[in-house]
Amino acid sequence: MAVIEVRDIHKRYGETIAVDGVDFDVEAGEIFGVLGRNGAGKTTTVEIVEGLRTPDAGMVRVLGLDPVRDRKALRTVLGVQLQEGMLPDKATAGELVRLYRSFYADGADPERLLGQLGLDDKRDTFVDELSGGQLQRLSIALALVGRPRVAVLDELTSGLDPRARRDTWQLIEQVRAAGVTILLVTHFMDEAQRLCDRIAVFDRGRIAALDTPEGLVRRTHGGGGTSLDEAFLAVTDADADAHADTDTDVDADVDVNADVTVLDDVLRDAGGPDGEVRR
Ligand SMILES: Nc1ncnc2c1ncn2[C@@H]1O[C@H](COP(=O)(O)OP(=O)(O)OP(=O)(O)O)[C@@H](O)[C@H]1O
Repeated sequence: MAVIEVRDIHKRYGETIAVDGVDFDVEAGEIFGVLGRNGAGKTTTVEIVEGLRTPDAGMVRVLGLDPVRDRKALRTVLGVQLQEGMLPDKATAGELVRLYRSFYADGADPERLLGQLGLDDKRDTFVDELSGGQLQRLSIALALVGRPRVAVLDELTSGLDPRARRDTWQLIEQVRAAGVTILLVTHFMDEAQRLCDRIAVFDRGRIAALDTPEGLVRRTHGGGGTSLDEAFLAVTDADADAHADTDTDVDADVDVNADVTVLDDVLRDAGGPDGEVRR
């Protein structure tokens, strides 16, 4: 059974269609990347998975739990990286990690986790005195301190310096090695390439392509693609062309057949066979 099942979810805000029929499965122990341009529907989708937003239609299960109906049970198995501004200013980093740890029966050692995230010397520092990167690392610590079975990490390494990014990637690899399933929203291609087993590229509320990083690169430029950056641009540009009211010239660099078939690929690849998962 997939750890995360997402079936044909839809969400609109007034006239804005944020999510327009999204389907995917995340398998146990997988790092599943969610990529896409600004406003593509990534955050809405992952917040529906977390139970923070309710879909207008469709179905989500996390370890068989309904994120809205089974919210309490889900909290004990799901770790969520909170966004900036969601933490109390006048609590210290150490207090918060220990507090979150106390919510779980079998959590991680708070001191060790603070050390792994390079926050040992910040344990007595108030939230409003932490730098942006330190706050980011604290939010990762809070997502992981309950030793969750599933973690949703949104903008994992935004604002981190290069050393902290690499340390964080290593930590995430250790977390995955411990069997945790991870849904990772990112704008960074190097991060997606390094960490993700499969990637869903979102565009206009839909999944425009779903494949391994290698598979996405391979399908670019008729098989001659060399980077995930290129693949991302080709997939999202192709989808934009498919939505355009008037005919537009396809970028000469992009394989035309790949463009024409991209939506078919999406339908075929969504929830694709386990064999696609890179190990
Ligand atoms: N609470 C809201 N009320 C109204 N519109 C919203 C709300 N949240 C998101 N939207 C709209 O829904 C669409 C999808 O937004 P969403 O935040 O899911 O995108 P995203 O892919 O996470 O973008 P980004 O990369 O910029 O974070 C956007 O057009 C956005 O303006």
